[in-house]
Amino acid sequence: MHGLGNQYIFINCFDVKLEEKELSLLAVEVSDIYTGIGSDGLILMGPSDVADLQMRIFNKDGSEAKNCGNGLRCVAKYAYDYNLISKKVMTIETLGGIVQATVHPDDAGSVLLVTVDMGKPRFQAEQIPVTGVSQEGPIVGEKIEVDSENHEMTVVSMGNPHAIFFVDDIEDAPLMTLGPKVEKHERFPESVNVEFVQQVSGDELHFRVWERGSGVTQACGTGACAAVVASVLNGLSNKGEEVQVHLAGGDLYITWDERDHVWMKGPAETICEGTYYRKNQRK
Ligand SMILES: N[C@H](CCC[C@H](N)C(=O)O)C(=O)O
Repeated sequence: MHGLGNQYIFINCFDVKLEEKELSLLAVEVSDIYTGIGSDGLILMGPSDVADLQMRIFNKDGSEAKNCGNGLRCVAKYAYDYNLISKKVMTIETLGGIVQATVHPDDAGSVLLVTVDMGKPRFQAEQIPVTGVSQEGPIVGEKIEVDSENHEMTVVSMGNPHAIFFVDDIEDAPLMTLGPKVEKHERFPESVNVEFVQQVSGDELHFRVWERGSGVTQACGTGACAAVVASVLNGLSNKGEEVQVHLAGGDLYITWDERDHVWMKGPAETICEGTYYRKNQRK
């Protein structure tokens, strides 16, 4: 399944029991475009004691993340389409907290659009985590030195960490140079997702992402949420107003509301389904 081209392999763990110690390697295997299936990572759906279901997400490098916006929309669609959940509104447990997703079936009963209440952004340095921060509260305009050059970033967590850089022209964003260097920068003890934003107007922005653990992807749902929060913190967008975010793979509609909740609205699609043979099981 994918959300705006941010593609994951999904396993329904209501039916399948996987070995915990195998999960990271399995994510690397299935994500490999040459010897596996090819994806940005692996997502597991399973039972939860505190929500309607649980989502776990592993990047293509095998690292486990605490949240995934595009993944959440796909999980909600899968759960409704395959009758894991009979409701249109469902709660999903992630390592980054519990969110609420709403599927919007079309007249034919197909779910192509999903809205997710992603909860509140987090701003404290220890919640990101990020070190060496001089300011209290939301981290805005924070300088970070990379290869003896200073860059200004806004840092936001949506359960997973995001470093956002505003640029004049998204086409010139240093995605492949600054992206990997900030991802693994020593000030981010758990690494970080790196986003570049060109503000078009108060309710529109362009967005590109170098994802922690997966590199350049077509879209990043939590990143788009973090980018709109960063835009409001920098006085470029308004709280309570919907912002159209143009990602490489398409558009998401994000609102940071007056109750401090971030809402994400966007598509989710099933590409195919089938059986995966582990390398050591192949004939
Ligand atoms: N790379 C992210 C996880 C996937 C997030 C992204 N694909 C989304 O849609 O939010 C991290 O390590 O925090």
